[in-house]
Amino acid sequence: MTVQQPDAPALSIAGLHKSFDKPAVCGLDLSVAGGEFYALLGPNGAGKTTTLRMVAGLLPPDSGSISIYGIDALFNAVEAKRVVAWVSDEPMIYDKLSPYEYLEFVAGLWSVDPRIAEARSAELLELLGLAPHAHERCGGFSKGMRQKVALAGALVHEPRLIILDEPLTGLDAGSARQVKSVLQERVAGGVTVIMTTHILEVAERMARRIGVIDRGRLIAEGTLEELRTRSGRDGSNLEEIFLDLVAEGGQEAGEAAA
Ligand SMILES: Nc1ncnc2c1ncn2[C@@H]1O[C@H](COP(=O)(O)OP(=O)(O)OP(=O)(O)O)[C@@H](O)[C@H]1O
Repeated sequence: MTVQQPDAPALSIAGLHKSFDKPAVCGLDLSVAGGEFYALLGPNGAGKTTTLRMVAGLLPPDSGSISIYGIDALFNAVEAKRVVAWVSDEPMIYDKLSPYEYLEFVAGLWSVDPRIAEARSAELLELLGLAPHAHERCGGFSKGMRQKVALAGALVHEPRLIILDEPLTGLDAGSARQVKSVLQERVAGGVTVIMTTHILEVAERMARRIGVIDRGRLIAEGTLEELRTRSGRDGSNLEEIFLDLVAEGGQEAGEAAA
């Protein structure tokens, strides 16, 4: 059994490759420190979801390494999964269960003490505005409510690294605020959050560091200020910087291919 290394990065990826019919992730290196709020941006098809699915242990890489708090996630997948939560943009929950029953079920899978699980579930359902629906079947829920149930389920075993794929898409303003504040609260408590988003204002406001992926490679990374400096666009917003970076990457790829 590998012992978690307290000083190790929350996530360390080196030389990660994954191809389907064509390359999706091409030699990606990425490091995220413990307690960081990290936003992973990139145009459609850039390789964000593929990368995060490999980190969550749902997809085997072709090559490369993934380490989570010092645990080799490819060789100790079960141990790595204990500290990670994965929240997909297409939540899978059980329609026949209520949110309360679903959280009880997930907590049981992680062997969380039932009394602790009950207290955590009650807190999460309250924070996410689901308390009034705690005993209704999820089958009748809207997409936004289902997303929040999935998030609550992902957090019930108190993971140290939370990975979310487009967590705010489709949420109304109130639900988006609830999700953001649950995530910010976790980060304030030392948990690491990595999320993809196409909502650049969210990345701009919430993330301590931002990584931009294009064509399966990390093309830029840093705080908003660092990205501004790198792009030579003082005072620009993230949208302008992002579009510049991606256009620049596209031009370089075109030149390399010529
Ligand atoms: N299961 C799969 N089979 C075949 N190709 C895939 C599969 N999953 C992803 N791809 C391809 O890999 C590339 C990267 O896809 P990925 O979903 O990782 O991008 P993304 O950055 O998350 O995009 P988006 O912002 O649109 O969600 C795309 O060309 C996509 O078509």
